Amino acid sequence: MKLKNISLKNFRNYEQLSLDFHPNLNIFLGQNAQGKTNILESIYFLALTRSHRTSSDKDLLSWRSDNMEVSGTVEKRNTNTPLEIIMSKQGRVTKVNHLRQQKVADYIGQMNVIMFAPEDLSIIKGSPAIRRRFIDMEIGQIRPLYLYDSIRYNKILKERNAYLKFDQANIDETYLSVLDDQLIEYGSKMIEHRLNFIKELERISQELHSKLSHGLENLTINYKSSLKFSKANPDLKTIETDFHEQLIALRSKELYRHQTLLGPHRDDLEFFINDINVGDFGSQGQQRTTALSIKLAEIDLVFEETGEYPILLLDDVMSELDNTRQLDLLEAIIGKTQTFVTTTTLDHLQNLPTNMQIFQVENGEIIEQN
Ligand SMILES: Nc1ncnc2c1ncn2[C@@H]1O[C@H](COP(=O)(O)OP(=O)(O)OP(=O)(O)O)[C@@H](O)[C@H]1O
Repeated sequence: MKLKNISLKNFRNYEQLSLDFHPNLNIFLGQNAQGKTNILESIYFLALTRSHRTSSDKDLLSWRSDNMEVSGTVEKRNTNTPLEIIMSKQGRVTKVNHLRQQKVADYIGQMNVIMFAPEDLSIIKGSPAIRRRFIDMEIGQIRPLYLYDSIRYNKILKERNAYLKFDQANIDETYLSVLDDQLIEYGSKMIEHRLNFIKELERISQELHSKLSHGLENLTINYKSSLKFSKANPDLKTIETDFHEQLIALRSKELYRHQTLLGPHRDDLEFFINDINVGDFGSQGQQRTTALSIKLAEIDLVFEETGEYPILLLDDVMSELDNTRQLDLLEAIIGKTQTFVTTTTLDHLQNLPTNMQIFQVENGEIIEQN
């Protein structure tokens, strides 16, 4: 999978920009705060309709404008697909092949990207919400069904939480049980997808982590659910039954707390190295290697699920990877897939292939290409 070109209008500090990309390696070179990351962010946004570093779309709009456009052409199996996202005061429009998509789930999945950024460490060390966002973004881009289920789940969750805010005396048990059924239906499907995804992610990242740690460390990943499963590897039916039983048991507590206390919106991930929790007790190095193993594993996972390698976005990570086996591993991957790199210096990139395009970035413009 390759991104052939991109056009930006009023995206962050780019008023207007059109670039054609190299099929293998593209490097954005420049001083700090010139707009290198903004270009990677626009590619991520074009793929997933969200930023990797902000949950507010408004941050992406140029300060000087109230409408913005990102468009590009992705090439997959010799077919070119134009993608477009237009944001204005009226809202957001997404287009595939110039046709407007009614649902975001119909848009996402056309282009797969994996971003490596300094913020990756927060998947290990940050809050559960960051890990949930990580799982949602990653499963969403390879399994459209997951997106449909999670959008429906979030809608029901919002409705149910609003209903639980009512005075207890005004709660209609029949209506609440209708909301329960929908919450359980979509929530269970989400959990089933997540368990399945985590199992696959663990399988691949375990092998990579072992290589990165010279065989010394065994990485395991646990899906820490707010539900207690009655079976070790629960199927959808078991998840639904467990969800239902435990939701009923929590009824009075939920009415008292006025919120939904069970479901995928309360779940989390845990990472262990040789049975020690990496987030709580791992060294800096172990946390970094774990984050890297997971990200690298995603590349293979996307390939296994879609038959295409994702586009790699490496934001300011080359210097961190320097002089280690990690760089070797990354170099092996860079040969397989189209890669975009930001950097302030070319020093760390001497071993990379010469077959590439360098874009010199200065103050929201590309001042040189070679
Ligand atoms: N919404 C926005 N509108 C206009 N300019 C913005 C907006 N958001 C950020 N900027 C500008 O973009 C620049 C930062 O760009 P970016 O994050 O891409 O930096 P960078 O080149 O990757 O730098 P570093 O090497 O420090 O990571 C800053 O000058 C900032 O003021």
